[in-house]
Amino acid sequence: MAIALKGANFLQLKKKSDTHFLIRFSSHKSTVSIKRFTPMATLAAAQTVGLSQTFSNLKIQGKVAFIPFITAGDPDLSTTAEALKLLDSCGSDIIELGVPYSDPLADGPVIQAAATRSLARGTNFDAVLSMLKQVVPQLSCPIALFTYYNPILKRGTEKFMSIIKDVGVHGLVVPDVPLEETKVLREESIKKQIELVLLTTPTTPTDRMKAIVEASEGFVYLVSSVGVTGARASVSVRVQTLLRDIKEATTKPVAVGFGISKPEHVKQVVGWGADGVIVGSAIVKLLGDAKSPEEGLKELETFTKSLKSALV
Ligand SMILES: O=P(O)(O)OC[C@@H](O)[C@@H](O)c1c[nH]c2ccccc12
Repeated sequence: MAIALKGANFLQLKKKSDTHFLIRFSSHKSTVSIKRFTPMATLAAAQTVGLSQTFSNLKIQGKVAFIPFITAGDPDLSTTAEALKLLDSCGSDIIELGVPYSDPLADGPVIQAAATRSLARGTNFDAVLSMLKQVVPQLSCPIALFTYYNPILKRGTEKFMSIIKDVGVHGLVVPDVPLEETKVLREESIKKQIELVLLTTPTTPTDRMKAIVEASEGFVYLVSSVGVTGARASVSVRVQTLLRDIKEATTKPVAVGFGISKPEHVKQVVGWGADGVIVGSAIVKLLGDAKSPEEGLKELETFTKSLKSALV
């Protein structure tokens, strides 16, 4: 039996046959998982579990998922690569990575500005994927790619899903695809075992919410408030009843996003029964406002740890 150390926290055991076992131990998550995989599968695919498995593992430990969002390429792709590794090492359970887009209609000023800066630097989809191909094998948490629908349509759904699967992406969130148009997207994502996360909002009618949670893979994204993304002074108390209604309709995990920007917001949403907490604009602002990438990464570490500490 051959034993090889694959990266900081993976051990690969190769039996005589072609069966490989990958033992992954993760210090900050104090978990060990053993994955059986064939050499043809990329190590990345064997290394990390997907979104729904992540939530199942957390549920067993009685923990809530911490899910940060950052915009790829802001301030630049090498800083994004470092930010992904830092967010992972600070205990993120899933990372949402936004592909910058010229018309981010669901985004508030902070993420819009980040996308504009990133595009102005020349960030494009291929460059984001090349970065991910390098970084994903070094991560212990799964990536959920965040993109508007147009870049998918431009490449063709089948090709898009293949491309993102090849770099080891586990999940996909497409905020502007209406439920009626998700059929093709869902078919292709299921074929490629990419978990397509759908979103429900405070104004989604109950029947439509039920259809959304039924179709959503990985987790259900509960948008906490109407409007666009952006840090808010407080999280709407309506989230409590929205969570209750959704949890009556499904056993799938529900993560809450929009406006969450302080440890007290995190505690509040956890207290209302969320399975995951998503923080985007507050993190994107911090990286975008920093005087240098190094400073931004330092502030990111401090801020992430303050939010993560609110989850215990
Ligand atoms: O930025 P906020 O308010 O913390 O919300 C999370 C949000 O950034 C992230 O999930 C996201 C980024 N772009 C989006 C567009 C639609 C819905 C959600 C998003």
